[in-house]
Amino acid sequence: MISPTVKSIVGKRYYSGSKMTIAKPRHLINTIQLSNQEFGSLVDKAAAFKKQVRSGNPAPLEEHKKLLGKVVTMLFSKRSTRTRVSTEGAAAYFGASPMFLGKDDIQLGVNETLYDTVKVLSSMTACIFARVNKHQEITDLCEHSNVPIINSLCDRFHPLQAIADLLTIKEAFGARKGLKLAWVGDSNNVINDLAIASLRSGISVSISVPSGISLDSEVETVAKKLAQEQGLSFEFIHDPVVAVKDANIIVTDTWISMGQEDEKQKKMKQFDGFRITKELISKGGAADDWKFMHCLPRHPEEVEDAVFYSENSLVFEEAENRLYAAMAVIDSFVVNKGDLLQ
Ligand SMILES: NC(=O)OP(=O)(O)O
Repeated sequence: MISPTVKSIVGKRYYSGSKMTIAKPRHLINTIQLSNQEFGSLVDKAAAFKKQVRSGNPAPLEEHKKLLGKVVTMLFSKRSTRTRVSTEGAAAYFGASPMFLGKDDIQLGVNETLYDTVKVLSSMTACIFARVNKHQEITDLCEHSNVPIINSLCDRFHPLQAIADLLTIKEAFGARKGLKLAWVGDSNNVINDLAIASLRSGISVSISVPSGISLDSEVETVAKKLAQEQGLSFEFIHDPVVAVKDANIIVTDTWISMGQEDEKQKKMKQFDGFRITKELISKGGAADDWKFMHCLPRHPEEVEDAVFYSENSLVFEEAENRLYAAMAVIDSFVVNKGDLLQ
């Protein structure tokens, strides 16, 4: 047994005097906190995992032992298909046991505070993938957790989706320069990270949302700075036809995010003209080789079947790439303890 009076390092935990101190981990909050190089490294790592998994050859046994005997927690206060399944798959790859904690499974929010919950979870598990309502919940978790918090969607960001999306774009267009991404839809968590991730990857961005809707101010500031630094174009406008002009990648998402179901009637009117159709793409004058992306789940009001199920659609590759994004994130933030360039 280690004497509590002896200062000694045990993994990341060390004793100093009578109190045990734990080194603070690095968390994945959004793509703003990453450098261009770090973001690119996550995408490259996701691509390497995909190549390995798709090869059909077993990975070296060492890969499957990296988190053997550990638990990857999923603290989810909202529904999920892709994020849940990809995280469970990625945890299994590294030999960890995934533990899904939905909003009705634990004491959080009924009998127990977020602070007490994260203290307990982070004392027993290797990391916490957290899907929450407010961004503040992510920052609170990060402040009090002794293990990496992986933002698995909050009202402002969705970084795991952005990693999968940039992998999908890279697969479709290779290292081609001069690409333009057009977003036609709501101003939400998905485009916030996708805009930053695209600019970090050398892609110009045009965001089109109905008038009266604004862009997250921090995202707007960072996006403008990134565009200027790299000689890229970035615009936030209210005309979908203009946004689509010369676009190589056309992206949308639901108009009614989880929790906004009561606003459906109002939103349907507000988003008139924002449905992605072949007519809109042709009228706007998208690039000949345009591709369509959507993080899913999809609703028919935001995109017609003729686009969603077309040969130009990358939606199912994009969904599969969530698995490799989760693998890259676990490897970088948990196995390699936040050294993203390793
Ligand atoms: N795209 C996405 O996050 O899907 P889920 O909500 O199903 O996890």
